[in-house]
Amino acid sequence: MAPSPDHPNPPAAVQASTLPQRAPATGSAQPSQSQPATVAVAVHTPAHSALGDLLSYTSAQPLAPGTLVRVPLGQREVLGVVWDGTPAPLPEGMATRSVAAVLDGIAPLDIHWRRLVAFAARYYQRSLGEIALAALPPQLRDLSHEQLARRLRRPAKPAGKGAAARANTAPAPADANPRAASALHGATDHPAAVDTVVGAAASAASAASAASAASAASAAENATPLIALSAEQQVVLAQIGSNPGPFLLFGSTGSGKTEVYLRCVQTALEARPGAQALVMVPEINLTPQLEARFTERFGTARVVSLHSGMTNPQRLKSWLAAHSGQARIVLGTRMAVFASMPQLALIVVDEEHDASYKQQEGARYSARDLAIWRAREQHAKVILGSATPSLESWHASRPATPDDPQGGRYLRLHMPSRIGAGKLPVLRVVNMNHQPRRTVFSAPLLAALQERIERGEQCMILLNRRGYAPVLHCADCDWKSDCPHCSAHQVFHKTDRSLRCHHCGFAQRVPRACPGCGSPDITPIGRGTEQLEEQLSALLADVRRPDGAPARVARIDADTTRAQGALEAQLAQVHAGDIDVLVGTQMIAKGHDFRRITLVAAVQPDGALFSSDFRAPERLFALLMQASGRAGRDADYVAAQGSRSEMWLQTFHPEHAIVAALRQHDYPAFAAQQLDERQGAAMPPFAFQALVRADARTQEVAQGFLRAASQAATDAALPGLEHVTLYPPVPLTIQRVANVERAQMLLESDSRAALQRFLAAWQALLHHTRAQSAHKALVRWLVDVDPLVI
Ligand SMILES: Nc1ncnc2c1ncn2[C@@H]1O[C@H](COP(=O)(O)OP(=O)(O)OP(=O)(O)O)[C@@H](O)[C@H]1O
Ligand SMILES: [Zn+2]
Repeated sequence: MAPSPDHPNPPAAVQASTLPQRAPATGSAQPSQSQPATVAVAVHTPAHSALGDLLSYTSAQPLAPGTLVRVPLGQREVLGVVWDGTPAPLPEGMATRSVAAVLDGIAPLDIHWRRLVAFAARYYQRSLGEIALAALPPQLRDLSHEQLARRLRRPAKPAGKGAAARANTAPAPADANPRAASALHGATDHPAAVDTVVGAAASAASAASAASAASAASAAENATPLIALSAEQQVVLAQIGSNPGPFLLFGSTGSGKTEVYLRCVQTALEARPGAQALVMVPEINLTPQLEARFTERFGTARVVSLHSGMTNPQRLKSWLAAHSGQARIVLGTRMAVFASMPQLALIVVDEEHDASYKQQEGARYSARDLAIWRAREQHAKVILGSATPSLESWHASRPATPDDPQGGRYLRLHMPSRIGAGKLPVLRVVNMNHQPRRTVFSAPLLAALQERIERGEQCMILLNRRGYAPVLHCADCDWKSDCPHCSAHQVFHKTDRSLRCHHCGFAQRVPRACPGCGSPDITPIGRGTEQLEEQLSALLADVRRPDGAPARVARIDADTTRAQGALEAQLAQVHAGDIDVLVGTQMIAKGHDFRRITLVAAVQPDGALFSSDFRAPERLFALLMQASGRAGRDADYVAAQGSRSEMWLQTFHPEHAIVAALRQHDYPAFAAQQLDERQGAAMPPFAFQALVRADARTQEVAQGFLRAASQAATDAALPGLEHVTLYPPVPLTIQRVANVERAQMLLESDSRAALQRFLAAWQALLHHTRAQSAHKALVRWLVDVDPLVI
């Protein structure tokens, strides 16, 4: 079995060649003080430089692996991480330069972090330096060491955003330390370690043990009375307690998975002094509520966030708190999988099926898969949770049988019931073939909405397309609002009268007349959330809430939430009951614990039913299940209302298998059927895939590069090739974006090991091919291992 993110080999076998079995203890195996030591430093060299990314530097003092340093690279000075092992000798005539500064206010990154980075680099076919440097907070990289020292000295400003602001109310040790400036200094200035800053950071262990002494006490005295667990929660917690995992927590929407995570975190923190837990969530918009639950339970001082919505100073602060051990819990998005957490004891991946765990640019890693790997390597427990697991995780958690010893890699845990004996929403299907043409809201759906509003209940309308209409069209000459730079339409946004391309961002004012023929008869075709909001407001204009006020319709999508804090404010309005009908994209469909929504409607889900992507049904099913899961979450409320929660589906294909599975709330049946199909077609998880993407000004150039690289692989009879199928290059579905033509080539194998062997050997040939003059015009190429979108 090949090392894979979700199926690690035993630790000994997974180490990168650059890593020794054990990090040498500082000083011991190093050259004596009198001679400058040579150290290997991981740096991010310009795209795949020929030098490799472990470079030699000299240092006046021996430096432990994991030490952060600043080193000269070309004309610049950059951040680097001292790495294990010896670097390749420099080309003849190049002198070894010396380390410019040692950031010895920050404890070295430990062997676990370095192994994770090395593994991710190898598995996802990226350079070590790129992954290592990308995994660190931007300010560590971008600030000079003087700037950084100043930054560490200055107390961070209170954050603007609610959630982040809460996390920041606990001062990090750095804030209180008057000697912060000494954290960073030129390596030659102060050869010996000094007291530092970043917290007690130099001695993560001491900080951690201090914290843990306080923690056992504070966990007990924490004022929040714990809620009584449901029977299913108790069973699941007992299973997690007595098994090593990894676990797949398959729990219905509203079954109380968050409470299970909270208890597991608590158990993990109490089990070992200084222990830390990493809790990952898909998107920033899910974190405010979850973060509130964690800080309420564990106190703001011990919980930090890590996600791209934070400012760089906030990120640095959270990162340092996790690295030093002061923060015991890190709540974050996919980037958090690389957080330095020396005492990591538990990883939770909430909504593990969510596509946002896969990075879609640069190093295309899966944070979920790396979490499994990391947990195994660092002897931490790992829990993946979802009401609609990915088919990969579902398959990995099938029970082991004598015929199928590969089964049971994950332990599947069930929580089928909603908290408080709440019922999952009843499915109501409107057959749109029987509705008048161009119906947006069918009469029965409108009547249901009205009834709910009049009872004071809330409703949610899901349409996964923002803007007013996906295209403008001229009835006279057939002109369409095509993006001049992409093979896509520009979307009509009525609010600001603009045409905007959702791929390249190109925006224009809406023309008064057709640019093709001058006809004034240009009309929007199809609809987006803006239009739904407008139409629904008009249709419900006369409907009154119980308090006599007119019904209020609001919209949440990427357009309404651009401003800092906008999303929190809008969600707060929904939670407060100020909104009666919420219209939105997938942003509103997942994770939120709405208490008074009793009806959810997907008005136009058909588009995804017949997509060419083999994962489209899985994604649609998950989206609709998750959306329906926002309804009827408070069983007592629904009962008191004498109501019952409903999920409405307006579809032209009421007979579709997805509709039947939704009606039964039967994820296992849906998954079984999908897995059957996948097995028959030898698709993941029964096969392993990688993509090579090439971008150029023309398809010819892009595809030419892929063909040449493929030919080179065949000619060289690369290892693993006999188990790998290389498909011919094809244009991407959206072929041109921002005037760049995109092509890709699919690789498939029934053996992950063979595919990995092949990809590793192929790297050099891809670089070589790229360097040939025939492919000068290529803009870029990249490899995507375990791609999510094909
Ligand atoms: N044992 C319990 N007793 C009472 N209420 C509970 C209990 N456990 C959880 N809850 C409450 O039930 C609601 C639903 O729980 P939670 O948000 O964790 O659901 P979930 O399983 O994560 O659902 P989803 O998959 O939809 O996000 C929350 O309001 C939570 O506070
Ligand atoms: Zn465009």
